[in-house]
Amino acid sequence: MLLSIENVDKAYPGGRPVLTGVSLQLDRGETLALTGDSGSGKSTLLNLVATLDHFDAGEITLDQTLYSGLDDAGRAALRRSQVALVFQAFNLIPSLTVAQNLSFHARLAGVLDPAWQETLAERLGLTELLDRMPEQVSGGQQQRVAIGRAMALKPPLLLADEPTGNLDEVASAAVMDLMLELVRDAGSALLLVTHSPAIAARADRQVHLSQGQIA
Ligand SMILES: Nc1ncnc2c1ncn2[C@@H]1O[C@H](COP(=O)(O)OP(=O)(O)OP(=O)(O)O)[C@@H](O)[C@H]1O
Repeated sequence: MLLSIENVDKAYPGGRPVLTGVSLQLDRGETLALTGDSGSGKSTLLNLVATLDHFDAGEITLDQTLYSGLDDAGRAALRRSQVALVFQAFNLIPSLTVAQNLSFHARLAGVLDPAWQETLAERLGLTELLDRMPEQVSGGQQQRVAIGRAMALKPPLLLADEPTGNLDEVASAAVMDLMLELVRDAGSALLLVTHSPAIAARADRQVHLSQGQIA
């Protein structure tokens, strides 16, 4: 097993519980879609797995690393080497070219693999766009850069929060195809938050969150 979420509770300061007793397991290479109504806690759960926020009770374990035992440096190290993130907002660095954005995280993590980088650019249809700035490419292309940047790390776990939420139907389908293909080829596991039943159906497994609990 790659990821284990055991009985996790989370409330934001001063607020009602957002997650209550959430448990979820993910195998290596498995793709899982997390669905649920707006406000059900999907992004909160993803952020906890990404070590971007703290949980109140329970435990999360990724590849035998217990989150409760990590300090800030440990959390940062985990984000560099174990998980990669793709968000609804593409979050590219506007002052860097497409090529520089693609390699940015892998370079920081010290795992830049030029051959894999080239393969990613080709597979994502970005070869002709490498010298452009993010503002000079379409939304779908920007999200493909963000996916390439994440997959450049060959992460054991890719976390994607509504990755096609800002795209039209055609661009959305193309981006999702590419993401699933790359994830499967790289042997990464995927935890995908989506509102779309059609997109969720493409994952190996679906889990539904309802008012902070697995339904
Ligand atoms: N930083 C925060 N501080 C306080 N409350 C928050 C914070 N982030 C989220 N919440 C609340 O936690 C609940 C769950 O939010 P979350 O974003 O996890 O839901 P979601 O299922 O991802 O929703 P959506 O599909 O609309 O993105 C909501 O009631 C939200 O208002």
